[in-house]
Amino acid sequence: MIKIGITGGIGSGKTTICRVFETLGILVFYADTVAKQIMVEDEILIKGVKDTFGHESYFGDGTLNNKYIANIVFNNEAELSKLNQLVHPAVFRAFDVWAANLKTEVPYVLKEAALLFESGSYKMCDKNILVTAPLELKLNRVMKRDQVTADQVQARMDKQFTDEQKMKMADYLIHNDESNSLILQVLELHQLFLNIKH
Ligand SMILES: CC(C)(COP(=O)(O)OP(=O)(O)OC[C@H]1O[C@@H](n2cnc3c(N)ncnc32)[C@H](O)[C@@H]1O)[C@@H](O)C(=O)NCCC(=O)NCCS
Ligand SMILES: Nc1ncnc2c1ncn2[C@@H]1O[C@H](COP(=O)(O)OP(=O)(O)OP(=O)(O)O)[C@@H](O)[C@H]1O
Repeated sequence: MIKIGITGGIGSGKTTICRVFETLGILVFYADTVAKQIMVEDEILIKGVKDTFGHESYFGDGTLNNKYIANIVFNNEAELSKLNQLVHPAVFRAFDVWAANLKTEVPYVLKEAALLFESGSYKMCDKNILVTAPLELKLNRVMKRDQVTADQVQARMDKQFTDEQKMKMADYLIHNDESNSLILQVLELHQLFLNIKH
């Protein structure tokens, strides 16, 4: 089974694109979603987060106080690095377990991760896709989706590799600028992946 990584800067549309792959029957591991899940389920990680960022990291009912943590880490490089070091290894392990336990025979799977290149997890994939979109479009999408300011989105962008850096590491590109057809780009890659020799 071939493992394909898919990434892109905040608001590039990687999740939207993965949903298209899913309509073709392709299984997707959503690393960002799994990260959030692990952060409320893995007792060792929960303790690590509380010890590092304080008990306010969680609400009384055990849910994650995203805004509190985001406010700390996206304004301080060292704090972000601590969070990444706590969360990323646990996500890597979860992907391995997920891939090893797939019940059906599939030609390829996707691993969707915002920080595929930054975290080094692209090395665990056979090929990697980068989703790109113009800066203004990414900003506007996220401001609308998450009801946040341009500065808040920019703070996260600043913590990610630039598209220029990521392009050098990617095998394939999808341009999600709303003028190139997404469906056609996805279908083209899908055919290509089906034909990669196992
Ligand atoms: C900081 C947290 C609590 C903020 O939660 P929030 O609901 O506001 O954001 P969400 O998780 O939906 O992420 C939205 C986008 O922010 C960006 N982002 C998230 N984490 C990071 C990070 N560590 N570095 C840079 N950008 C990030 C990504 O583009 C991501 O797609 C959360 O993002 C988190 O726990 N991050 C650490 C885990 C992580 O690195 N996840 C991403 C890759 S596995
Ligand atoms: N081609 C498109 N046409 C219209 N809207 C789009 C398109 N692509 C993405 N969007 C919208 O832009 C927003 C961001 O897309 P999406 O959540 O897929 O991005 P992402 O790269 O996964 O972002 P993040 O890094 O924040 O998780 C969503 O609200 C989505 O519906």
